[in-house]
Amino acid sequence: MAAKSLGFAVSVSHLLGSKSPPKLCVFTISDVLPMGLEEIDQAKSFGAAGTQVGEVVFNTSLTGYQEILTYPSYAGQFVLMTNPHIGNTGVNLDDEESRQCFLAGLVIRSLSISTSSWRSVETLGDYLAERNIMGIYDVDTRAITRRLRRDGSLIGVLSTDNSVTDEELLKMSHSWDIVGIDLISGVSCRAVHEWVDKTKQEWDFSSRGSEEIFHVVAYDFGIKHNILRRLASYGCKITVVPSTWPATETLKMNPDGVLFSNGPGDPSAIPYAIETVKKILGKVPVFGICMGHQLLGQALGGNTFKMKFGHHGGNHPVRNLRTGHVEISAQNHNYAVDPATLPKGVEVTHINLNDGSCAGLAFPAQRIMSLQYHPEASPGPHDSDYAFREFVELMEQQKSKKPEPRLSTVSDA
Ligand SMILES: NC(=O)CC[C@H](N)C(=O)O
Repeated sequence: MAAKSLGFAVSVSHLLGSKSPPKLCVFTISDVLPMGLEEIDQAKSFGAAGTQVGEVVFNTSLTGYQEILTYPSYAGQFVLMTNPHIGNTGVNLDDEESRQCFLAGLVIRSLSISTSSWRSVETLGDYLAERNIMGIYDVDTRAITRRLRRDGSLIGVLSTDNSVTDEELLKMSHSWDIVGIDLISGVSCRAVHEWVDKTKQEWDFSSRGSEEIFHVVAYDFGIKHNILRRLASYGCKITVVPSTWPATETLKMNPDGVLFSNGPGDPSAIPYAIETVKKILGKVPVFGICMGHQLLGQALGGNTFKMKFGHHGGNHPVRNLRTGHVEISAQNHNYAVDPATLPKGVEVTHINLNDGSCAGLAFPAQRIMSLQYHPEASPGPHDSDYAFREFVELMEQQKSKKPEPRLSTVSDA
């Protein structure tokens, strides 16, 4: 079959703060006929100027754009918000999920002309410009979403640079891919550190009190701060380690449990992390979230695969197969674990009700649990927050089995 390509060429009519308007934005996908040119012809740039390439994903969250912008798993991706009205609550000091924005850019329909929130300290446009993140607005996001749903994930190029030609942008899009690339090394912390912040009291519905009872080593593949806060609120002393931290060093710390975090990109592109997970499995209770869940699936001998357009949003229904309850979950992933490839004894605990895909796993014999979605970010009064309590229970069970440390006696001398 002949290779096909599509370009969305867009004249950008205004770039805020720039005298000469930039010429071009291009979205390309590896498929069929040009469409939608006139629909995004009037797109305007905000935030930073420049040229960026990345995978385009649509996010169906109604709000939470600041958490999305600082969610490291979006590295290498343009996030297109399906909610048409973005920017209306500005940006505040509390909703950051990591130290910076890692995404390729933001694509929206309508940029709010005013900000209305008592927490807001600046506008979305200023925030993005300071962090060197590009955005476009007045885009027909609905048309692009329909296209993504029909044809599957696409690569986009966005540019405010007049000197770059359409052909160059198109070439750029064809020479870039998210598959097989280690994006985690770009977002993980560089050094081991302790995490102490808990969820603020006014937001907390179900913490365990202030005592630190468990020591958890958290692998940072692009971890969100609210995962760490929830663990701390459940009584965990947390040591955050970089993605390449050796399993032997982790086991030497004698933790009560290990968390494998969320993170960007293709789980098969980081074999070193899969090896680390393999060495830790079965030795201490473990909890995987998103990328962590996918790495666990692979370490257990299963396969992951790339979905057509993934799940990105704060409103994904998941059924907890153990209780029968439906949870409304926050998700962001393009890859999924294929449960048919997992060994006997591994239980699928949750399924995504939109497409039946695996949303949670457990291997009780080895005290392993994992979720494809974010328990710390479920909408409503902590719908999925019980997952942290279950992890703590796994650690409690293990701890009660651990022999008490032997007190030294005279005969040891
Ligand atoms: N949220 C995440 O950790 C994302 C997991 C993985 N990078 C994916 O896209 O499937």
